Amino acid sequence: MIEMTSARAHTPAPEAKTAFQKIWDDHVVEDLGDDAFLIHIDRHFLHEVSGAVSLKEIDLQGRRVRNPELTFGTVDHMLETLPGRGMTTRMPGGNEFLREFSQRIQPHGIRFFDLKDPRQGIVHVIAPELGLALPGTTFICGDSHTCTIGGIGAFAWGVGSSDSEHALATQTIVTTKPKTMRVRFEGTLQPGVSAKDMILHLIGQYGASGGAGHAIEFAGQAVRSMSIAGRMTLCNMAVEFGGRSGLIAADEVTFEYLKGREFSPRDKDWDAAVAYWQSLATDEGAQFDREYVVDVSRLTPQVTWGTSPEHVIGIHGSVPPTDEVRHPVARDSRLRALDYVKLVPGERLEGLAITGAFIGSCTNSRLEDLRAAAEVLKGRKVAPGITAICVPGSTQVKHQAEAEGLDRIFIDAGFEWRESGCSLCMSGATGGESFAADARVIASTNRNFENRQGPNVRSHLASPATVAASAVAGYITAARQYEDLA
Ligand SMILES: CC(C)[C@H](C(=O)O)[C@@H](O)C(=O)O
Ligand code: SF4
Repeated sequence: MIEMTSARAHTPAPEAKTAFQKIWDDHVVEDLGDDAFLIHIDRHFLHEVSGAVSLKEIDLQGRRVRNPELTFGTVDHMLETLPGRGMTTRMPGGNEFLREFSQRIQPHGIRFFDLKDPRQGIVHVIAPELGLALPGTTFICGDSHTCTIGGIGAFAWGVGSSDSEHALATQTIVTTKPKTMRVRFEGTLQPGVSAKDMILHLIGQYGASGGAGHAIEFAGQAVRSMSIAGRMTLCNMAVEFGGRSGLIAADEVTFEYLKGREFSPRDKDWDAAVAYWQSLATDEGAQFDREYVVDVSRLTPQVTWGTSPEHVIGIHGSVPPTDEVRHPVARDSRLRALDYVKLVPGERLEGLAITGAFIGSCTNSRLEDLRAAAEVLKGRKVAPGITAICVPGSTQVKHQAEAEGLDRIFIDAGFEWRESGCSLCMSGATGGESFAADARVIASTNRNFENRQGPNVRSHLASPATVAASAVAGYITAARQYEDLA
């Protein structure tokens, strides 16, 4: 007895690990030294912009794709979203690009969700929807918003084309180990306030590089009680916070979401998978390099005023003064942003006239997002002169929304109801669809950069509910269910 006790006393306590650390440990093929690691990639997605570039390189080098069964492709960025579309784009020279991507992907035996496939959609929307993004996996795509997939409990991040080529050829990439951060969102959200408001607020508080290079875990009561759609929205903007990835440890909500999806494990495999996924939660006492706690119980709907997601305020607030910004470079960038958006410090966002409204993008185009917007739009009309457009994130989302009659609500309110894709989220480099020059737009997207949604277009980021409410009002305003409580 005594010996046993002493033996136990000498056994070191098992190391408390973060969810990220556990996934990382399970995927390191080799520690290459100098903070470089060879990591196995479980899922690799390609889209017609970055995927076309990587595939072309692989073909030119005469290599084959090592694991086509772990590689998937879709068309989302350039593809037109107007009803009745073909495999075409408005982007000059883009049709050739689309054709080439389709031609290159097929001979490699990569599963391709193309225009005619009912599973087509924005890569970050379809991967979880199809059960291809799973907890505990490493997931990459040549797209910065791949971090979205962390909402399902994967370690997911956007890579450059040389990493993507390396992964096509070897199913591994060489990468550094990110530092870790945990953001705990505590408290209960007010009605009309959502995941989008939480992440915009966080970025506003700590800046667009507040999470620079970190693997960020989102946790806390407000995250636990959130749907997978909300979790995806949170993780989607981890990159706008500077993070390498966002991650929410899988729980019952995740399992419920994944069960029965087309590519989810089944039967005995399902039980084994759930047991493994449960073991991946962050252990009590695990250490993070940085940790923030945000109380969301009094959070109001957030809207951006400038040209970075960090330029954000509560909807009842006013554009902040520039003299409080001490660093001259930061002050200059604020001044430039103000000049671009044609606003002055002290000006209130609420009541600011808009000319366009967009609901879509990998941030907020899932069924729950469309439902939240439809709830506001039901029985109402978009204000005269507003170009209002809704682009579901995937063909499946579109069909589900139509089965619920949401399309009628959007159309009756005066919204255009389109086919799925990235569409007006990013007009310049992608599909070429854009708002009219100089438009002032409220959008459920993730980037309010200069010219992102069209030439000289000023974009204000907000939640789908806020976008819908503003489209009806003709000026920036919060959704009514929130106003009723104010
Ligand atoms: C075109 C693509 C590579 C790009 C990205 O990396 O994110 C786009 O999706 C974006 O949102 O800016
Ligand atoms: S919807 Fe927008 S942010 Fe998302 S992948 Fe497409 S272009 Fe990028």
